[in-house]
Amino acid sequence: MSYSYFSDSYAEAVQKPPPQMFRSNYLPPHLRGSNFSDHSVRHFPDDRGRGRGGRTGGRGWTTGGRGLGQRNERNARNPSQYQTISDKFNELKIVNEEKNENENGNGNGNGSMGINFDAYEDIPVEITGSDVPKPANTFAEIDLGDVLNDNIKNRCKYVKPTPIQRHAIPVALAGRDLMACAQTGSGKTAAFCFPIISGVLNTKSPPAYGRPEMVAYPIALILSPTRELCCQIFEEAKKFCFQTGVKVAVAYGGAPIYSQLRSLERGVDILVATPADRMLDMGFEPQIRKIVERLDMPPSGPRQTLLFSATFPTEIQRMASDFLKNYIFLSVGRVGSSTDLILQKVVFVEDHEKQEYLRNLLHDQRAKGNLGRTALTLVFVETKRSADSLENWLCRSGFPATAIHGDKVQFERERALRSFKNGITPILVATDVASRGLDIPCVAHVINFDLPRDVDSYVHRIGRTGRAGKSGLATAFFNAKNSSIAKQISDLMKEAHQEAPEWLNQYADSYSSSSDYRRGGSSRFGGRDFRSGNDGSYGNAADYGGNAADYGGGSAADYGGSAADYGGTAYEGYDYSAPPPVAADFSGSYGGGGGGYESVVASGWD
Ligand SMILES: Nc1ncnc2c1ncn2[C@@H]1O[C@H](COP(=O)(O)OP(=O)(O)OP(=O)(O)O)[C@@H](O)[C@H]1O
Repeated sequence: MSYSYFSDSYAEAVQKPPPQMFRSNYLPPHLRGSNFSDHSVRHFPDDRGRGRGGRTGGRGWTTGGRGLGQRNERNARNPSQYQTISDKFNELKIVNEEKNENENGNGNGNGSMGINFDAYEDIPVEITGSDVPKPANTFAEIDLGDVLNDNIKNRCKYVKPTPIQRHAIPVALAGRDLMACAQTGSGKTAAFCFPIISGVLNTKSPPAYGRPEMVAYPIALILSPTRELCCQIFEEAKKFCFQTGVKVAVAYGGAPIYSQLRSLERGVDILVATPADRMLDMGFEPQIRKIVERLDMPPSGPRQTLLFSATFPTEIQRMASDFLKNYIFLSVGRVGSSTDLILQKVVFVEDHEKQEYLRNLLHDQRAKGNLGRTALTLVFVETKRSADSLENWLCRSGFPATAIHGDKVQFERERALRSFKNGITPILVATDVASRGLDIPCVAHVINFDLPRDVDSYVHRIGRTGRAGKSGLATAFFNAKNSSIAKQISDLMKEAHQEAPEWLNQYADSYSSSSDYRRGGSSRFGGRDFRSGNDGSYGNAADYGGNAADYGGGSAADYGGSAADYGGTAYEGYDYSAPPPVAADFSGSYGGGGGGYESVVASGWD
């Protein structure tokens, strides 16, 4: 299945980018040939409040957040606002649903048939580092081996590599370390899996004589931030490895340990693991360091290390560079940008009105919707407690919903995800545990019921829709408490050639002159390779601490209180504080009698 917007209505929703746009000359392919060039702007009903409380009207706005809140509260009550959003949802149309599902090797609708991968073609690519290998335009050009090539073509139905694959695969095959950043849903999993599998095939030799049994010797370790993403990468890797002889195993917490141990005993070339899966309370650096620098891992140099993410804040680049040697930095699009395929809407909703607003929105979406139960809606909230209560409330209001968060046992988490994917409960209420990497084909609408405290999480969350060349819709419920990310959201929207509401810009301006902002210091969002000295940072520093929503906080929150300067929120789902039992089993003997295998640490962690 794939979605696409009717291009006219989409074009109507966009506006000529202002001169300060990052990609002034870039026009996404799906907007070309539309009336975009006329600079025509349709004013949606939700624009009605503009001017009245904004700078032109003055009233309310100059009095600060409270005045704005009162003005926009009126807008939020205006039903036309959610109707506009559900109209947008309704404009999504299903393309080749059956064809895709049948033709795709694994039946999950992810094949390239019907996918508009041209949407990624003209995105600017930046590569820094020495002796960069040439990109490849086709899979045939890349020496991945016959069986893997056959799987790519016939099982995955990938016709041509996406830009991140074109550039990253040759770099990884050349044995270079890599830090790669590309937009959500643009094919990073295959970009690191293909060279890993090819590398394993090229180095694999029969087990050394006398090697003690019951000890796992993975050649490559793929680390991912959450259990669900770990399982997804595992399934993808198995599909890619079909009939190659390469053995893939998975290790993560919360699932029966004996079956995981048995599978390790049967031999493992590539281990996909989530070392632990709880909220990152204390920062992740010490735990990652332990895994990568101790635990018998070969040092950087002999070890090849690949890092992939849709966002790479400067602090993370700086920290991660310790694990890399003479690495190449690759970015497809600006680091941390969101894809143009996602239509972003921001509506002003006070906390106490959010439920009602959501109900109206879902109701309208259902009344008008022509997508049937296969169109899924993902609702992000801030805390585990609010995920449970919103799930209950939605069910009681007649909307089949389920919830996923870190306090559920693994079995419940997987059941919730399954029931969402199958469309049995087409609404999933989630904390950030579901914000990264999950590739669920029919997610048509992501709703940020509670906005995250940092823009990286926002980018990952909305990236659960608009994947693999398909269009999607993302709606954010914004109020004064979210002022610290107003500018970044507005910038992301402009960068994606979309119209940010004027009142959002006013919140951004107001925040940038506030004491919270001044306390915040410098920007943390890396716009490019931090080694260049000028990281091209955009947006503004935020004092995230002062922006917490009224959801319990403390232990009830998925976000730890001591989120450190990185915010922690961007790494929801991580907790490397305890090494996993399974990983400990193999890691103790890693490299002992490994037959000189080059090891590869790839990472889907963001
Ligand atoms: N070359 C290709 N041709 C067609 N489809 C592809 C290709 N590469 C990947 N895909 C599909 O694109 C979808 C998104 O890929 P993937 O999950 O790897 O994205 P991602 O960049 O890792 O996203 P995120 O940042 O959210 O983790 C998947 O359904 C995958 O099967």
